[in-house]
Amino acid sequence: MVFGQLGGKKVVCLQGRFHPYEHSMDLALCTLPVRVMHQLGVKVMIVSNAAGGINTVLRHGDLMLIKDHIFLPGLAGFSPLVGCNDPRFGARFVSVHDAYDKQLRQLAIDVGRRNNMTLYEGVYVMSGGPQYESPAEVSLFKTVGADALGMSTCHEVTVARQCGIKVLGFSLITNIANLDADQSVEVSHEEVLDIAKQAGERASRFVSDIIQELTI
Ligand SMILES: O=P(O)(O)O[C@H]1O[C@H](CO)[C@@H](O)[C@H]1O
Ligand code: HPA
Repeated sequence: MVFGQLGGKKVVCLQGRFHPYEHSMDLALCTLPVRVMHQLGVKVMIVSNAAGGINTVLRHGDLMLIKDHIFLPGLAGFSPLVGCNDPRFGARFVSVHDAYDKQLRQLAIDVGRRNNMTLYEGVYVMSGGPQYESPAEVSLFKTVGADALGMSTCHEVTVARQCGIKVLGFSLITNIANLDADQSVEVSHEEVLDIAKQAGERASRFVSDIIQELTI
């Protein structure tokens, strides 16, 4: 965790995240930093990820605001909220009808527009990973309404919402997910890192501008 000030606000940044595939799908462990941030008094969490584009309008390097998510491991019982519930972090049963705050999304859209940025809005689906998805799996996700896919974020957002932290999320499209096994191309982590690196500065500026205008 890095503590500091940005745009006149106190911020804490995570220099990385714990992925469920790195920790035997122990989602409670992977979301510990979010609970720590709650205990520190954090009210807004801005989360980002690298993701494969499913919606055909998305291109390498695009930014997609997350409007909603499909938490696939969570639906299968791999939720950070299973087990004993500690009431310091919120209720046993949690509504995620407003996982990604509408007001914060509007603020991001306004900031993007002022900076002439093309900003898409869509649904993020989290798969368990670490294998990238087969074309048939990507087609399944497309059918159920996903626009981009990755292996993170949903468990963190679920815990944040349980704690009452408002969330803004965006995906950086680092690759185009394969939809057709006959025309598929290899997805590589090097490509993901490379595109993420190229977009780093633009994405950081965008986040700083949003933070500057936060009124929460
Ligand atoms: O979601 P983040 O952590 O940005 O990373 C994405 O990129 C990695 C795969 O290349 C996976 O960890 C996937 O989730
Ligand atoms: N699938 C899953 N996770 C990812 C991808 C992808 O295509 N790209 C970046 N993270």
